[in-house]
Amino acid sequence: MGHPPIKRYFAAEQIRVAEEATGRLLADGVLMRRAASGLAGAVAAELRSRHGAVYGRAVTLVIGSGDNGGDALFAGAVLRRRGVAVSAVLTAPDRAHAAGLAAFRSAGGRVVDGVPDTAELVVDGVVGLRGTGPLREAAAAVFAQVRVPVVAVDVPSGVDADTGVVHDPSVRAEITVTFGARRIAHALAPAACGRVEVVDIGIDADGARVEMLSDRDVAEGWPLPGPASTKYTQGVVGVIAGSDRYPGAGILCSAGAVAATSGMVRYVGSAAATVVDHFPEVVVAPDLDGAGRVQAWVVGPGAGTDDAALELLRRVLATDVPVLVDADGLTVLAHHPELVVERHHPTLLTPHDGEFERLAGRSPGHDRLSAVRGLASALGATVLLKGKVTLVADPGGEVLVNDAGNSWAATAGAGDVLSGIAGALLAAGLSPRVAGAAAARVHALAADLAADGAPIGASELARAVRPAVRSLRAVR
Ligand SMILES: NC(=O)C1=CN([C@@H]2O[C@H](COP(=O)(O)OP(=O)(O)OC[C@H]3O[C@@H](n4cnc5c(N)ncnc54)[C@H](O)[C@@H]3O)[C@@H](O)[C@H]2O)[C@@H](O)CC1
Ligand SMILES: Nc1ncnc2c1ncn2[C@@H]1O[C@H](COP(=O)(O)OP(=O)(O)O)[C@@H](O)[C@H]1O
Ligand SMILES: [K+]
Repeated sequence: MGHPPIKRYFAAEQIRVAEEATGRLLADGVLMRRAASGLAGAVAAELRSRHGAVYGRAVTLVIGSGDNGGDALFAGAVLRRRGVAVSAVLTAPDRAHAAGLAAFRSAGGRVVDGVPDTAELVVDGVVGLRGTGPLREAAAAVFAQVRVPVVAVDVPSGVDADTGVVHDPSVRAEITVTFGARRIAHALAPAACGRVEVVDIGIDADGARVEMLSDRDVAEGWPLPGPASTKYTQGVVGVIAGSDRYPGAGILCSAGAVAATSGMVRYVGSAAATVVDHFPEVVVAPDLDGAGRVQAWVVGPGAGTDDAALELLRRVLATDVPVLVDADGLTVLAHHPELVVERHHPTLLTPHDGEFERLAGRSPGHDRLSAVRGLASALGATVLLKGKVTLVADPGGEVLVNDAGNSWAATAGAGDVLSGIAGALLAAGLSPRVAGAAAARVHALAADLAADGAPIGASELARAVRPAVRSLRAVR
């Protein structure tokens, strides 16, 4: 059996093109009937899993003015015929989908003024692909009263399909049922979307530029030693991190690099003695001249922002191996963007929001996808924007997304570990985008394993990198 391929996320326009390519299926409403039938199936499955039955349960639809509401109304008709008590609140009564409303009514569906207390599940059919801005007043007033799980049709209303911006107010769904292919919001706004189910309606969307690696993709791409491997063939990563003032950054960054792959880690900097104390396998040098060859550099964590740091950054970026710049390195770079703009070798920048602002001159704001793409394009480098949802954008606009799924990594020094992991992957030959996304996945999993329900420090996170890789490799 094949494994689920890389997940692809499409813009509303790409979905529209795919729908239109079906010609009559769209015009005759076949696509909508398929969507509605899949939606009804998902709602029924949810009722069964929560209440042990479909027949006799109670569902309320909240309906807006477009086809999103049409999907919900046709689904309501199907559910009604399966013995569900279905009611509908029309937030724009004059503009509700006419055919859907007729089908709903003739199946015995009731139009009501508000969500009844008896409702066990609410279906959000307010707005879908064409939604803009927050939930408008009528729908917002309805959802303010909802205390039961919500199944969103296509996207939770108030969440922008193409950017994943979660407006206030907006719907927070337990499940989002979508049609034909995933929308970008499903990757960027996981908390609002809940579990995403894709119903096959017979369309073929094409040209996704936002993707997410599956666990299997990460495991299969992870560099492992083979019979012909030596420490060199697997990639030597050079770490320039830490200082007398911040020796910890050198240790944590090295820890990530040592744990991630089995090649070799070189360390350059004034924390050399401390780093060797922690990791005898790291080969250290006090300066770049004595460092030896590497297949990738990580530069920046705790490395300072003075003239010497600038000079070091300049020399590293002048090499032809992949370079990851993080933390202090990014602060220095913010004053000398030409160092990356004029570089023509793989480069990965890993800012958090503050560093992003220094580099871009503005904070990432709510539309993080556009922000990270803009910076990657402006600098001609791959940019990994950190957060619970990490975005890794290439200059051309292709983006890999990673949802950490937990927030235990929000702790000092966790970023140093991330850059060590990603640097080791760069040295092993992964592209900056894949190295960044795969590192983010393992990092988030390591945080979860290390935490096991209680807060952690970055050292524990680093110690869990191996168990994280192991557990991904166990995925079948
Ligand atoms: N065209 C088709 O045959 C298919 C369409 N599908 C459904 O159709 C949806 C798209 O339908 P539409 O193009 O009619 O657009 P929507 O239903 O997304 O939006 C309709 C109207 O909602 C209003 N609106 C926008 N933002 C709003 C907000 N924040 N609060 C309240 N109202 C707002 C706008 O005036 C807009 O015209 C998809 O999301 C999907 O659910 C599916 O049935 C698959 C097939
Ligand atoms: N709320 C969060 N949920 C999940 N992961 C987070 C969260 N906040 C930060 N992270 C992750 O933790 C790491 C923090 O890195 P960074 O901000 O550079 O910290 P430091 O500089 O202290 O090492 C990044 O990998 C980031 O993606
Ligand atoms: K919706």
